[in-house]
Amino acid sequence: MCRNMSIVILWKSKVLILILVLTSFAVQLLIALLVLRDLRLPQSGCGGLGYVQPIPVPEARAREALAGKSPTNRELQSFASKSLSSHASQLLDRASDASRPLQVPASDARRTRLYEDLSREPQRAAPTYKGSKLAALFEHPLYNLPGPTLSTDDKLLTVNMRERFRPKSSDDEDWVSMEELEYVLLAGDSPADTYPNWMKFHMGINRYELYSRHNPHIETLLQELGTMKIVRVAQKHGGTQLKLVMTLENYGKVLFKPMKQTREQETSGDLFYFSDFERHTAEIAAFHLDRILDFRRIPPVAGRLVNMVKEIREITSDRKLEKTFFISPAKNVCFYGDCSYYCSMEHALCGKPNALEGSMAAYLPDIKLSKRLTWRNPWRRSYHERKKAKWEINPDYCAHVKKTPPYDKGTRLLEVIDMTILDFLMGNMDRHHYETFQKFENETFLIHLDNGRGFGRHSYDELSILAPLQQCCRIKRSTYSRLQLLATERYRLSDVMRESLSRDRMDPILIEPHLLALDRRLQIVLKTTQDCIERLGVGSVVEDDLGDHVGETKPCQKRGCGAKQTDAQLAQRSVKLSRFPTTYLSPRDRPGGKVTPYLTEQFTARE
Ligand SMILES: Nc1ncnc2c1ncn2[C@@H]1O[C@H](COP(=O)(O)OP(=O)(O)OP(=O)(O)O)[C@@H](O)[C@H]1O
Ligand SMILES: [Mn+2]
Repeated sequence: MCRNMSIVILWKSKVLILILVLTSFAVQLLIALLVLRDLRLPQSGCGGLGYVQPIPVPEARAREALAGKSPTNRELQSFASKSLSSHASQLLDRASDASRPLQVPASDARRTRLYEDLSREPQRAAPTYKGSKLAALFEHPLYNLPGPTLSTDDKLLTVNMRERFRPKSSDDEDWVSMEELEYVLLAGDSPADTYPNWMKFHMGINRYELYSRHNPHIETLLQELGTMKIVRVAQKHGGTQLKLVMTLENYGKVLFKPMKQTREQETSGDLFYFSDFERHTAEIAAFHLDRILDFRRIPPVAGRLVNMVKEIREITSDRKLEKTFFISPAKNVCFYGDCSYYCSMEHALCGKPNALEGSMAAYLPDIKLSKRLTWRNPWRRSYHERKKAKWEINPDYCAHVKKTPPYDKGTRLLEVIDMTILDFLMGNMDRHHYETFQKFENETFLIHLDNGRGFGRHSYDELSILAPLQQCCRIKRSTYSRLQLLATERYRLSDVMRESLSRDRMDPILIEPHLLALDRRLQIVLKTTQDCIERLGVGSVVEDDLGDHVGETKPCQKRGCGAKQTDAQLAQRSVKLSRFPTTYLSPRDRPGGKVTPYLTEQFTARE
């Protein structure tokens, strides 16, 4: 009986084991089939789920990271602030964007961290290209158009090769030969090699540009602005806010604008443009933006951390300035200077404890050497909280401007439109005047000085800045083409700006929302231009300053001509740029030869 019982139990347990084995086998088979189905779905492209693209692994990881699933990102989250989360969501966008280079501003360690995590992912999609977007931009044919041949009349300064430099003191008069209005050179056998960089910059200024593309001296000059010993400091009078004129040890002069706001502070919408602070970062960023737009109409500007005691107070001979120095309750060195706005104890500029950040702008040649004309901007604002300017009331304002010298001839109106685009991109409403070099009369570019009120608001686009483009519906073809290029992924404006600014010692210069606002505003400029073209036709909107195509042999007389190979090269690089028929070219007025002021009181020579 007992034996029978044990045989039954043995059989029962054997059957149980068999059932268990079979069940586990069936479960495994089911799992395998499900996995197989998941893998096939995206390729099949059919069925409800089939249309949903799988999240690429890096992006999935980024999402996981944001959800705080990995230990690394929990660690990141513990630092998390609102701005980090917006950074992170931008990163998320970038992670799915295969064509972006892996460039990380060194200063943002947290961002770098997350980026490193993503870049370690083995299945990360390979970028469609490697290297620098900025370098690629500057190699593009649109940035390599042969320039005009320069005659003596096209150069701002003539240099007396025989004279030698004998610095007695660092006063302007000692390094400028007054009678001949020429530069006196540094001692040396081969003068060109011995010029300081600021002098090379001055000597390169011509009718068409402040400096040439690919000019190696500009990079060196920027380095010097950021590092070279400061030997002399004084206040710069004129203008509204405090700024200093500094002299470097190679006698180069610099306009220093001190930091007044942190990078994160966004200008309040309740503040009028004329009460806004000037931002040193805007001066730096404006130089980079102007160069990226290929205008080259802003003198080089670099960021610098200045020792307020050793590099300002101890070396200044300006007693008024020296007297305004004090030590704050927080034991920081402060000063407020002497000017018409914000020069008071309440608006003092304080260091940490004595280091003060600021922008260093290379000076233009002394006005004794090259006079400048200051012109009122026809689209200037009223600078009054209740008054409106004429252009705001009269919808036909541009027709009036077009009839008024110097806007009735040559390229002056188009130059104003270029300036408008620069200002709209950076949100600068403070362009009341612009300057030109007197020597070049009316046929020249506009110098874009004083950009400190740009980059104030990143969350708002001030459309009224675009009024000249909207009202006149005119743009240079070279400008329009470059704007289109900067709107493509390969040369995206925010990316090339980020990269260009990353070379500055004070990087990051602009916080991310300001960079992204550039892309948004660029779309608005393009849309405004396209609306004009739809309404009026390409021929009356786009001025073909790129010249004829193949076959042009005459020496260039005008800015930007000689661009024969452009369209062919553009096609080669498969960049979608609008092509314009060359037959619509309107006959352009040639320079009249004489300066024709807008209204006599509207320009004054800078003395
Ligand atoms: N890089 C430069 N080289 C030579 N002169 C310059 C330079 N930058 C500015 N200036 C001169 O200094 C003057 C004042 O500079 P800027 O306009 O930047 O100061 P500001 O205080 O903002 O003036 P405002 O209050 O009138 O706007 C300018 O009108 C210009 O003539
Ligand atoms: Mn100003």
